[in-house]
Amino acid sequence: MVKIPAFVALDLETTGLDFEKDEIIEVALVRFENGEPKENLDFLVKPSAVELRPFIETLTGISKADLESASDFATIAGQICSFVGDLPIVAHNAVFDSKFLKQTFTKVGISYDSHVFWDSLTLSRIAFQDVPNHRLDTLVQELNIERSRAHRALPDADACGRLFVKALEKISTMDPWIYDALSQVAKGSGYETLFTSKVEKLSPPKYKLPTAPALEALPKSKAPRVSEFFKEGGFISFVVDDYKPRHNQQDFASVMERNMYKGGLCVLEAPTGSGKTLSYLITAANKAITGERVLISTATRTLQEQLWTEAIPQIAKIYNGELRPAILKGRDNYLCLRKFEELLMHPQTLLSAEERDSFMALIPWVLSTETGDINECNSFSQSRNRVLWSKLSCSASCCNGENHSHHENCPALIAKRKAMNANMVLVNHSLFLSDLQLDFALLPSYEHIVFDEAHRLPEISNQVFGRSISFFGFRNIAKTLEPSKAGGDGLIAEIASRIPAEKPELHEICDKLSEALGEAEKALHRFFMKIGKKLAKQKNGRSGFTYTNSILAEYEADPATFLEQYNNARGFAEKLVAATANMDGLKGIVSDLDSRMTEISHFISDFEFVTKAGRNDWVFYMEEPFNPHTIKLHALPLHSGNVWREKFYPWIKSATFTSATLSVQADLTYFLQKMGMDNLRLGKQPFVRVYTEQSDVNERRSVMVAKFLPKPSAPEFGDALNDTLLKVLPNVEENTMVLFTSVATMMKAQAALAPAFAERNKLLLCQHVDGSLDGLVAMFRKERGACLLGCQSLWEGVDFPGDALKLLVITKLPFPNPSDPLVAGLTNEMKAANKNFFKDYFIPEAYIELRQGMGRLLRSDSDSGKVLILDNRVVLERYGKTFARIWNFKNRIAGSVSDIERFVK
Ligand SMILES: Nc1ncnc2c1ncn2[C@@H]1O[C@H](COP(=O)(O)OP(=O)(O)OP(=O)(O)O)[C@@H](O)[C@H]1O
Repeated sequence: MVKIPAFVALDLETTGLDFEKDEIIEVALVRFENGEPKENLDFLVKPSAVELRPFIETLTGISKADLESASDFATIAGQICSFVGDLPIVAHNAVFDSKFLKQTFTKVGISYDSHVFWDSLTLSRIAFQDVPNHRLDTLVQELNIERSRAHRALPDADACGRLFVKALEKISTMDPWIYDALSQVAKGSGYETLFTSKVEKLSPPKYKLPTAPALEALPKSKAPRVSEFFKEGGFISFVVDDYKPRHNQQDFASVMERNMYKGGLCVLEAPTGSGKTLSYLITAANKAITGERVLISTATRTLQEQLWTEAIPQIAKIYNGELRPAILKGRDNYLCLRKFEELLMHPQTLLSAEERDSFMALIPWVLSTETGDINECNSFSQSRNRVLWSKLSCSASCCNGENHSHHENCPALIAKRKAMNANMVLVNHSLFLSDLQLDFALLPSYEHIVFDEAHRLPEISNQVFGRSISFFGFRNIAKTLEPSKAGGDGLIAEIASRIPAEKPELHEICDKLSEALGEAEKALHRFFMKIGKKLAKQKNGRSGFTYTNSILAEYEADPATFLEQYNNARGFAEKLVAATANMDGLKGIVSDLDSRMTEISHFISDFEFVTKAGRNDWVFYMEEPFNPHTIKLHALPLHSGNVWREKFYPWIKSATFTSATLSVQADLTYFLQKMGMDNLRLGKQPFVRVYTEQSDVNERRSVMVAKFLPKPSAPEFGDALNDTLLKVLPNVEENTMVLFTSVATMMKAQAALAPAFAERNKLLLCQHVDGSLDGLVAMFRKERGACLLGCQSLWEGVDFPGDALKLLVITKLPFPNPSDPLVAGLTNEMKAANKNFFKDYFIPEAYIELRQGMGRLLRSDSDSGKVLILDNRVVLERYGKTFARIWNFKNRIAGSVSDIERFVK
């Protein structure tokens, strides 16, 4: 058993999250020796102004009166110092506690900056790779750690210490290579004294990854017609329990089968739970085994995973091995083994201190993964570690070389070869669209494609075809080459350190490259600052600001200097790559430099396009999220359907588009327009069909519309909404989800509701506040009587079957936001063409989105639930009828809060 060093576990309660403004109100310390808690110290701390938000008061149980009588930090600082002594401090998410503590010590004139902090979060990510998330609350439950009361400092500090011990014990039982690798990465960091392997030279990891399969011909077989599958006692009944033929499901499959045989486009709307996944998978599989490759594309990677692990294995059993499915994600989802080893061997130059913490969590995963797909690693968040992951992921230029040492077990190559040997390949819309944009360079060739959740295609097309630039877009690439002005680390420094001293001319090129990149970065910074400063004066709090090509000149923002400096840098990089590519010990790392320069050249191409703003059919806009440094310039096509029309429809043999929400009142025209499928020439027009619900959903879903609230456009709506939510929601005993159309409104509701939920000890979860979306969804599904507040992504794509969701609250009709530049661009275009943008654009969009939102409630024939709509325009405005048709006008009206209270009981 590992020897656990002595340490002090710490937890702080504070008045808020901002270490510069907020203050510590409780400090708890527990000294651990030999893995056991030995002694503790717990102080309430009187802040300079005793103002406690009710939420903090309820969460922590600390009252204003408690604090009034407490000592201030200056009085207790000495006791803290002597209790801790030289022992390392352990905290969960230690960055937070260490910043607060160091700042507070500084205020009382004590320097605490060099004290060593260890993070139980970092250790838990290394040790426990299978837990749903790494929040202290979750870990306490998952690992059966005793804790008397959550969100008080002393029990939390104690739990954090016990977690830390458990994590260390677990690490000591893992493959010894992991400990050696952790020691290697920890050298020179605070963890150096924790991971103390004596191994001089770390051996390369022993991967479980297979070698890439050789290419094989696809089987050519013949399948019976789909009617044989879907009939009473047909093949499906062998794999689906309680299979019962459904007329619409059979029709869906037959229509699709005909379309695949004949060739062409086909758009089929079928309700949620009607069995369309089964229909299209069987029809697609029947075609696939004849030797014509079929792609299945889903809206998100999560849905892709769901099909891959559930529906596809289920139907594959019918085909006796002839159906060869494969899953493929974008190349940047896969780990590059060579880059991983490079960073592992040189963490001090190639990784920042924070990156090293996150990198450690990857070490056990790298040994166990059989796919190298980062999405399977629960201990690593790609979105929180964008720059680090860009240093580790496969990219077009890094993995091509056959002489690359890991060529045969490169995860991206394995995934691609498997896809090439498969007759059914599961992709996602983003990957499909990137392939389309790159003229089919990414995916294996295919004859047929099925798009599930096809209603998401217009929006995802815009994201993929759109182009964006920001200072940090450049900086994040450049800093992997040249991280700091002081120099000494980064790829260029690493290359320089491996070039022999007798080649001074190459050292000089390295210096010049660093310098030119630095100059380019400065010029780009000046460019964005010029825009940012002007923009701050003009935009008056608007979230997006459209511009034309003359505006940059007006702002005196000149793109030319940046481009000149970039060209200098590119020249030096090319010289360096040419001179060093074949030198011993440099090959891999020089190809990384090359691939970074390729990424920069993509940035330059976007930069030129976006700053020129030269297309009338695109909208160009600026976004300044926080301050001038973070300004972004975007370009979005107004009609991404044109790309589909030009690049895709003419050559595809068959494409099926399906979803539960494509139509507006059973009419698919709006979807066809957006996808560029209207006005296709005769013979090329899509076959369309809308299937209706077979059972009456209105029998299982009751709807109430509140008439008494102010209209959403009225200034008093926000307060009235929160007031109603506060009166109703804390008393609801079943799971409730509240959908908002703006993050700001949702946050206000969260602040209003939190104390009442905390008081009743009920779970309130809020998107953007309480962790990752996946974590929120998982927690909400498990709990009963909980309330989930969400916007954007929670309107669609999440499943809450049965009791997981019983009451759905729609706060506002989900109309497009008129200040969104794309919406404004389309609106202006329609106005100029004398079209009714409200009727032809706003209403269809809101109608589809509302159906999506309501679709969260009933996920199967046996589901039932209630929908509460707090937007009275549904009953007061003429257009409200369009929306009320969704529930066939079968709604009750609430004239007061008490009507709602009776409804939700
Ligand atoms: N005819 C059937 N008889 C019995 N069960 C079925 C039938 N068709 C599908 N199912 C089952 O019903 C569930 C939902 O089916 P499926 O996922 O195909 O529906 P869907 O329309 O794609 O739903 P969603 O819109 O939620 O994706 C699955 O568990 C499936 O196995």
